[in-house]
Amino acid sequence: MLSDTPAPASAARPLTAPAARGASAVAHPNIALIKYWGKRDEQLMLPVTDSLSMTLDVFPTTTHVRLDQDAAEDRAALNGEEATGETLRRITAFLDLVRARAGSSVRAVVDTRNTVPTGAGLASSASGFAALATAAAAAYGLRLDAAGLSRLARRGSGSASRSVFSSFALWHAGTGTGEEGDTSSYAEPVPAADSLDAALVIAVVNAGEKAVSSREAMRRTVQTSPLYGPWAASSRDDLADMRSALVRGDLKAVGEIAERNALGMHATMLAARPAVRYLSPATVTVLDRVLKLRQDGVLAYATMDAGPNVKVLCRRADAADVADAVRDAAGTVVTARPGPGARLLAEGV
Ligand SMILES: Nc1ncnc2c1ncn2[C@@H]1O[C@H](COP(=O)(O)OP(=O)(O)OP(=O)(O)O)[C@@H](O)[C@H]1O
Ligand SMILES: C[C@@](O)(CCOP(=O)(O)OP(=O)(O)O)CC(=O)O
Repeated sequence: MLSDTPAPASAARPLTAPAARGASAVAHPNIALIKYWGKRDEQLMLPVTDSLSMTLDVFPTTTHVRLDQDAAEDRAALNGEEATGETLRRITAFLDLVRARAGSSVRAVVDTRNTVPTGAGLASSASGFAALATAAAAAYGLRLDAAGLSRLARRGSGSASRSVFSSFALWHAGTGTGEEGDTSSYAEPVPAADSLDAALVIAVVNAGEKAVSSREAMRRTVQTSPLYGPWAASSRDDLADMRSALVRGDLKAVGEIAERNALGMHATMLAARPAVRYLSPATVTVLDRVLKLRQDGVLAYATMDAGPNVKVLCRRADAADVADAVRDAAGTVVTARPGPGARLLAEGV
């Protein structure tokens, strides 16, 4: 089982354990309050900026990895359907990394189930690769502390590095290149005052799969958007302000910083060539409702990822009112609270 506290490194302990026949794990999506948008190394999955998120207590992904000594290729099913194309390629590339570290050539059968809509800007790749990293590491007998698991999950999807941890997590961009970059880029828990008592009201305006993946959109933004550099620079200040607002339990400041950071990220992609636009008319309707809530004295702030869906940060005590205010603009409204980190469910099965 994983805890938020990294296990102490033990020189005497071997790096690998005997491979289990299989393992299953669960992980939850996380929503960034300071966004990750842009890589400085695509192969090692090193980001340009630090990011900070809240892991949710809703929408778990459950993943089972079974080693198959007789198989010539990896196979995977996502939500009961055989994975193909880019999804299978990402899973296989990830398993290749795990195998290389474990010194194994055995293929695997992966069964993964999301309860969050897949590829809709609701962090399915975060819960998906955090669960896969946890299950695959156990199945192949890799012994990893929490930071090591976060580094591994990062290689599947950057945002997955943060879903290893409960509640609020900071993913360090890291420094340098090669091994130094790889080692220095991982997530860890960050403190937040209990008095913050935050909730995220998730307005699902469209659960459909996006046309442009986060990976492609951020690549295009870094390469072509004149606004990218200024946003990345301001994001560094946002992060410092966010950390101190969390510790103070200052929900107003947390919300203001999160909202400006997210709107800035969307501005960078609107200025990309060609532009990437995830926000839809329904998104804007929800943003108007959030503004109205604030005018009425409710602390409510919006953040959006690579999709049209809006997550409204508010106090837990106000969550029901916030949900009521956005319900008619969204198909589904789900209220989330800070949730658990990734964890192993079973080993050897
Ligand atoms: N459970 C899973 N296991 C493995 N891969 C997954 C899983 N869920 C999603 N993915 C992969 O992640 C892709 C979606 O990633 P993408 O980052 O574009 O969207 P998202 O994570 O839903 O949204 P966002 O990045 O904005 O939060 C899917 O098309 C699929 O390839
Ligand atoms: C907008 C975001 O949700 C982008 C997440 O991007 P991904 O982590 O899905 O991208 P890859 O690393 O290429 O897999 C912001 C965030 O979660 O910080």
